[in-house]
Amino acid sequence: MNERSNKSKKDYRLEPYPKHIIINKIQTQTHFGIYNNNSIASSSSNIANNNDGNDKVTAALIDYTKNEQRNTSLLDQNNNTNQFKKCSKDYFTPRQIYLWVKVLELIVHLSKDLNEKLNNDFISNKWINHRNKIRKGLITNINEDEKLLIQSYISEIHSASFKEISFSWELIQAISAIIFRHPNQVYPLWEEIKSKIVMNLDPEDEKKNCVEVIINKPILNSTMIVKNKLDELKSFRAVDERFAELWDPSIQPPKLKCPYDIMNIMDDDMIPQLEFIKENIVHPNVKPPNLLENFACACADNCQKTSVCQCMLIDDDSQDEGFPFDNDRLSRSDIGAIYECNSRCNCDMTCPNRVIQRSKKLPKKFQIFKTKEKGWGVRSLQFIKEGEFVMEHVGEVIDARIASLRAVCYDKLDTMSYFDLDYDFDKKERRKVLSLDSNYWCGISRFLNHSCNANLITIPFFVENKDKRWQRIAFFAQRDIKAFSELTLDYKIESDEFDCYCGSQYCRYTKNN
Ligand SMILES: C[S@@+](CC[C@H](N)C(=O)[O-])C[C@H]1O[C@@H](n2cnc3c(N)ncnc32)[C@H](O)[C@@H]1O
Repeated sequence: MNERSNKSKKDYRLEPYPKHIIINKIQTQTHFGIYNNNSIASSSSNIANNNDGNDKVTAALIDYTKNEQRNTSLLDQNNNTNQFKKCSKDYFTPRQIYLWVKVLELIVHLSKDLNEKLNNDFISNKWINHRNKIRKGLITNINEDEKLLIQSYISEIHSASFKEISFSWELIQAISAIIFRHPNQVYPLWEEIKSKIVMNLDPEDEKKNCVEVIINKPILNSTMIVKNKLDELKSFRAVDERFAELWDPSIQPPKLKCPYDIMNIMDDDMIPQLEFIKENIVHPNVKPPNLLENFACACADNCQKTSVCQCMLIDDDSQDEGFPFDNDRLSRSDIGAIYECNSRCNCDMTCPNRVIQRSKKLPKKFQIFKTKEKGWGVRSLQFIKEGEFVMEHVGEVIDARIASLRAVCYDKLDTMSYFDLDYDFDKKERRKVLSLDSNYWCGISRFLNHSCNANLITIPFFVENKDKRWQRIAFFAQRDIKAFSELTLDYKIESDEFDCYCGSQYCRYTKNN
């Protein structure tokens, strides 16, 4: 293995995602094929609740399969009614966090000064302590300090250059995120403050005021800018409606379907509200790659000569050793990256250099299950042979700027699931690196736990472009994986602080347990 691939492999990891925040009792999905305590108990009386041992799990799975035809859904339908109301202030669902983070992005987009202030407050001990007090239930009502803080934000926005956004919903929603409260608690305060402020909020007048404010500013003294600003404002009003669910308990978040089996014989927890995707989605502010710069092969023989195919001869040190696949399976583990043939190549889908693309069309059967000590995990419901492609890690593609902005929020809420796409990047190029944010938009890989003896390896890959910023992430089987085994990655966490429950005899962190 050369130095470069060694280094980049070391950097690959899923950021730790503390279980106490993601495991909550809120469930809005209507799942097909959910296993839970009750359903398992009713179908299999001999299964103990507190054991993740393979035998019992296998028995449960067999029982479930027998019952599958009889039950279309094992989830009690009543669980789906007005989930938002059940939301406890101690838990922030991934969907809420996602919406707040979006709101924060909007605010930052509108005001650089406010961005700095928000960042400062987020990282101040004062607010961390404050958040902890709220979580522990030591603060139940909004206090005077909080009122002052909110007022100071509002006056700050007043003096900012774009006065027309002074009283946006986004601001108030962001404030609720800042103080780590459920937005429902902040809403009455906002109403109270709004009633005391002398400002005409009539939409028509507001529009007129906006125009005046902008025209008076020398820096914005062009009709074009005024027009753009007003257009922007219009789109932010539309955003208000999208975020209304943060405020109004009568507004239901969309019913999200989890496309995977779920099994929980440990407790009553439901999986968090997430939106499952199959392909990466790209943040609107991130410029997509230039596909025209891509290159393709002109092989006439469907790429049978792997030593000739242009796609397989990409300049990557680790590929010196030749084509990385044998019978659609990885032939070695020291691969830097995989460059598959693409839509501009001469070959078809049977080409030997389209392993990931072919495998993605025939996804394997997985299950999200509750482990004893690691929160949720993923198991394979089928045997997987060494070297087979297992899954792609997908999420929302964000750039370094958005990642650091969101990190402020995720960090303080103790929730973080980023995967840096930094294969082949030097430290000094760090700012160019994109990340996959799978805190909300995600695939099942978001639930992969760490093991010091992991059965999956991570390999970056490219299909429609060879732009290293736009690398994608594939997980392959490192060895044969028996059906019903948990799928695991090595997070390569360098800190000694990690409380690892991988249970492996090779555990590097056992001293913590
Ligand atoms: C990417 S998430 C994996 C899914 C997670 N278990 C869940 O319930 O959402 C990573 C988090 O899972 C937990 N975790 C993963 N592997 C673990 C391990 N070997 N020991 C203890 N906790 C682990 C940690 O809380 C970590 O922050």
